[in-house]
Amino acid sequence: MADLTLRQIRKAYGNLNILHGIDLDIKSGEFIVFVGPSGCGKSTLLRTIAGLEEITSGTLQIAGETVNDVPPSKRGIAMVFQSYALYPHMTVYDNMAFSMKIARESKAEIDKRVRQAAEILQLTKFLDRLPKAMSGGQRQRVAIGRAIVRNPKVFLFDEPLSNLDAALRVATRIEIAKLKESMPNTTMIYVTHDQVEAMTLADRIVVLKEGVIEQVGTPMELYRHPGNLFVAQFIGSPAMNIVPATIDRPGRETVITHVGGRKVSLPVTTPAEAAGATISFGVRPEDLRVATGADFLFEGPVDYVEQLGEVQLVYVGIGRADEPLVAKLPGNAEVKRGTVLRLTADAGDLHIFDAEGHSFARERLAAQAA
Ligand SMILES: Nc1ncnc2c1ncn2[C@@H]1O[C@H](COP(=O)(O)OP(=O)(O)OP(=O)(O)O)[C@@H](O)[C@H]1O
Repeated sequence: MADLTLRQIRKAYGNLNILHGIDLDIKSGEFIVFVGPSGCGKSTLLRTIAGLEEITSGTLQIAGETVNDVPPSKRGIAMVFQSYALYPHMTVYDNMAFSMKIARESKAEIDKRVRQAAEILQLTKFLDRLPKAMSGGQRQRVAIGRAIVRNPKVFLFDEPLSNLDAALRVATRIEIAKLKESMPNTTMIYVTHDQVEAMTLADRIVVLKEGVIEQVGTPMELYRHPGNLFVAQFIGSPAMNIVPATIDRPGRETVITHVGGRKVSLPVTTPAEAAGATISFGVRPEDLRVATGADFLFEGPVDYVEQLGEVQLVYVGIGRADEPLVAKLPGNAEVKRGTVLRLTADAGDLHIFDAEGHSFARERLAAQAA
């Protein structure tokens, strides 16, 4: 069992500040995913937790003990990297047993733990094989098995699936999800670029940008209630549509006019002083649908259609907006380029953000988190 507590963690390389005071509480047994654009500091934060990078300032506690100066091997942590780095001349069994042999565990104990890990990862029938005779996904499972046998308190993954092709990624992702279920007391922290991995694996996602945490929450909290414009556009694919708008009437039911010229009433509370403010109005492509009645949010000509089979991405030009709006519509909907389309969405699926990019619903979000 291992809670992790990060307090004001800063990391700098010389004058270059990478992490700017990270505060985070991770509960024992949680599966936490770090996401964010390339270079935002995800791997640096993970490596700092592992002890592979020194902390410039701040404190890191694992299971109540401050570990800033504890070497990696003494932190009760195992890490799985993108490159599996198996010993090519050793069998799967020996690769998995290696760290325990070094630690002078008994043969019986080694055998028990290797076989248990192999069972969890469905590697039992490969134990006598050399890595070269295995697929990338199988090799990555061996790398995970090598970490499991060490019985870590905390399991760290740095983009473990990024070297695998699409099909293997899916299969190995499912293996990792099962692994999480079979090790409910092990805290897991996982870095990825992949939205699907983040959404499907995480108990909570930590969104980072330029070394700062933008928001922490369950996948659905971040998807349904992004706290700011950055999170709104980072979580979800294609990204949330954002169009400029003005607040006509603030209050418990806010009325806005967006650049497409339509007035919209939303169940979001805005303060009186927000009257006349320029804001960003957001709606997800998948929340848009073709309007059947006179009530609609957007109207414009279809610019382009990307047919993906099950769904189609329909790009609609709306008034003075710079970018076309994207709507994810069912693949079998009749949509032709050039025709004028009217789109609508449920009021509960609409988002507004102030000039600084903060969600107007953030007070409610903060209250929920408290
Ligand atoms: N040893 C180092 N010396 C100097 N700068 C470094 C060092 N390691 C990382 N950086 C810088 O720190 C920043 C964060 O890097 P990091 O690898 O943590 O980002 P990331 O979010 O994991 O990115 P990616 O998704 O591309 O892997 C980058 O700007 C990187 O260039």
